[in-house]
Amino acid sequence: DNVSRAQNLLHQAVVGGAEIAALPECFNSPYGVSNFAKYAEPIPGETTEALSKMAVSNGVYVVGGSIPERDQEGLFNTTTVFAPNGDLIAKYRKMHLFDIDIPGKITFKESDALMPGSGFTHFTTPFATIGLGICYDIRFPELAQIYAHKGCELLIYPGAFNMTTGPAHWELLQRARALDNQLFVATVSPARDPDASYVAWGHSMVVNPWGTVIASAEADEKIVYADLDLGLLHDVRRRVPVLVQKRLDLYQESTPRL
Ligand SMILES: NC(=O)CC(=O)C(=O)O
Repeated sequence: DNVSRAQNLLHQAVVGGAEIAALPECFNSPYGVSNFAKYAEPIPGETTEALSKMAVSNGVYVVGGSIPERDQEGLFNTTTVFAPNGDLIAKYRKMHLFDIDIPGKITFKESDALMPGSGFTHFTTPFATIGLGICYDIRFPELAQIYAHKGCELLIYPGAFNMTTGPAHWELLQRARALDNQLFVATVSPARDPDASYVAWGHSMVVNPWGTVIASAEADEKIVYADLDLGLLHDVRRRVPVLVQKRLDLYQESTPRL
């Protein structure tokens, strides 16, 4: 049901002018530790075959949100990207697993079911060079900075924040990553289902390199469109040249004191 819903919405997005279309985190299954094993698929598998066909039949790049992936090592939360000819051109496994405990609000331990990925993944399209993260990954500025240093102009994070962290941090983190790195940031969330065991915040969004939200959904299902003006990215980088002013010679990796 979810895959055919994604098929229809993706087609609508392309009719509306999209050339790169992205789906939400865990778009083919409910997001929850007890669901991952039940819904996990190999790659290639049923869902990724459908994503490849969606790319071909619509002639677009498809960033396939994420799905629970099963391979010999275990389960992962994985994004796949398909080119308009249907080829798998990128695969990214969520690197930072969502393990948090806010008593009375939200306790979630993704690592009870999933393994973390350890590979950075970016890819180039005729429109932009794009880096991938998934949801909780957006909290880690280093990941975004590494992609910026690799030449990414857009970061896409399929993500499902929740009713506690969503209102507090979702937009703030996107604007922060966009501003830190002077690039576009897009997030793609499932719409809110108040009856689900994990209630997603929704609010898929696109932020520009100046830190401005240029397109946004609310809680309900919606296709969010944005034009990426790379001229703005270069302009912001020229006028506020923090990327070349960084004192990389002085910043040393250190272990946080907790
Ligand atoms: N679901 C996530 O991976 C992350 C999240 O909800 C948060 O960081 O808050």
